Amino acid sequence: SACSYKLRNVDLHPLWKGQLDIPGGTRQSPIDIRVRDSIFHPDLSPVKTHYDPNTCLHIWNNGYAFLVEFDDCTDKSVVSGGPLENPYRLKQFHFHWGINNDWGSEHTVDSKVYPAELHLVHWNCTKYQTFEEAIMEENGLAVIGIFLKLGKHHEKLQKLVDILPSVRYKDSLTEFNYFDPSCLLPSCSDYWTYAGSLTTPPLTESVTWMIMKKPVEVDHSQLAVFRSLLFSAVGEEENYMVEAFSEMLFFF
Ligand SMILES: CCCSc1c(F)c(F)c(S(=O)(=O)NC)c(F)c1F
Ligand SMILES: [Zn+2]
Repeated sequence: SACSYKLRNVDLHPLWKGQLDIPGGTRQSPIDIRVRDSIFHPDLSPVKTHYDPNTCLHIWNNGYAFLVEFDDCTDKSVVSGGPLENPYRLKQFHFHWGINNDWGSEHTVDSKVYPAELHLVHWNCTKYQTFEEAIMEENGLAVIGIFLKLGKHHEKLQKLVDILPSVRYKDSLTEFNYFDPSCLLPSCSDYWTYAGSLTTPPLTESVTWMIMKKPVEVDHSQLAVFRSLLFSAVGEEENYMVEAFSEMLFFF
């Protein structure tokens, strides 16, 4: 059965201090999920994803990480159920990883860090007209977070890993069609949910988080390919993307 746990009294992540302070940020992500503080809500239904593999468009190295982007002009790829009042359209997914396997995930579970975390980013197409608008608004985004842990080779992820070398450089983009990201979901549908924010600028408090309790397994070689990408563009001094989004701090 799908158990879903609503978090309360969660520790607030220290706000990013930089040029961009979020005035009075009260629901900043990421957080440490303290399992003993989570409350089981029997009325929360399972999170339901329906993704059409034909909506997958391309992969893009934006100089901070790589994003797999989807056609969000229709409701063909959506998440619904759980804490959500209506369906949210899939816009993109991306990963957060670290310089080595000892760290990388944004969220932690009882202070345990995972080597990477996958974010499936969806926007509230009932309340807002565009993704760009939804990012800035209450209940604008719904993000499914999935922890990656080291273990067996992930067959389905390999299709993505194999094409990453074609987006080695910043601002490179390559077609990536017919991919259904539900193949990256864990077998167990238990999840935690809380009201939070983007974990990268603009850090807006517009995200309903649904973090899957069970991690998925990937092997060393697959994570190593993530770190082989470059923050730098063609012709620039090679700067390995050993840690996703780490360069974005300096951008803001
Ligand atoms: C200006 C946003 C560009 S799209 C984006 C992103 F690139 C990202 F990294 C995160 S995140 O906070 O890191 N993970 C949920 C988001 F939520 C996003 F919407
Ligand atoms: Zn993310």
